[in-house]
Amino acid sequence: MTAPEEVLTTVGDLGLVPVIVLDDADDAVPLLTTLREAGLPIAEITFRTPAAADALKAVRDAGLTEGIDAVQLGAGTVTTIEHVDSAIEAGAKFIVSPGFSPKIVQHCQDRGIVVIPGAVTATEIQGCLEMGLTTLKFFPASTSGGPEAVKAIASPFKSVRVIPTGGIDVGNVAGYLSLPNVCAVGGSWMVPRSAIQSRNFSIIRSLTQEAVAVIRSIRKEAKP
Ligand SMILES: O=C(O)C(=O)C[C@H](O)[C@H](O)COP(=O)(O)O
Repeated sequence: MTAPEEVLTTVGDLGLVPVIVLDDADDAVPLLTTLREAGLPIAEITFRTPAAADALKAVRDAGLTEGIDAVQLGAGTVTTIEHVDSAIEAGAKFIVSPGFSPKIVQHCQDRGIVVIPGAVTATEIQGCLEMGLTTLKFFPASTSGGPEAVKAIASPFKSVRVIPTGGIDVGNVAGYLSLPNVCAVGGSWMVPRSAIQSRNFSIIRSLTQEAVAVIRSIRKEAKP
């Protein structure tokens, strides 16, 4: 059993959450094995496709979520209560929503699963704080003001840590990750849908290794 705080610790330690769209649930195990081998044992499998629940189950049933090198398994694009229940039943340990729905947050809290809702405005952030949440997804990051906007929310919301997502890639990740109120970033650049569809796991491996190396070097530079 994964303790809720363990999920957020892993997210913060890794600094990157890959946002995954799977058209075929059979691709989940080779994909997450590749991510783990490339140094990124975490995944947000999105409910953008009907394959999501089967993909989560396949990963759990393959044992990838157990042991010393366990993958932290999450569900993304969760926009309904049914998604939450289906994700939990399939083995997800955290839930990510593109926006803030008090109904979904409450349901996740009732069910004891970590929830990371999307929030960009001061009003949305306050709503999340009122529900006891301090780790939020800042989505869509690039079109909501980018690093400048993330910086601007730091002063009024001292306890909040965000995971900017949307429009982030290896070229602009440093602008986000070097901010003190950013605990990690999310993105799909290392898991392109087309590469998954063509089962080109070697390109995914190199993109992921590159992303992991970039994040480590940003973190190293940020340390005094
Ligand atoms: O599906 C969701 O729940 C979302 O919130 C959207 C995704 O996180 C972003 O679309 C990823 O952004 P890109 O890295 O620009 O592809």
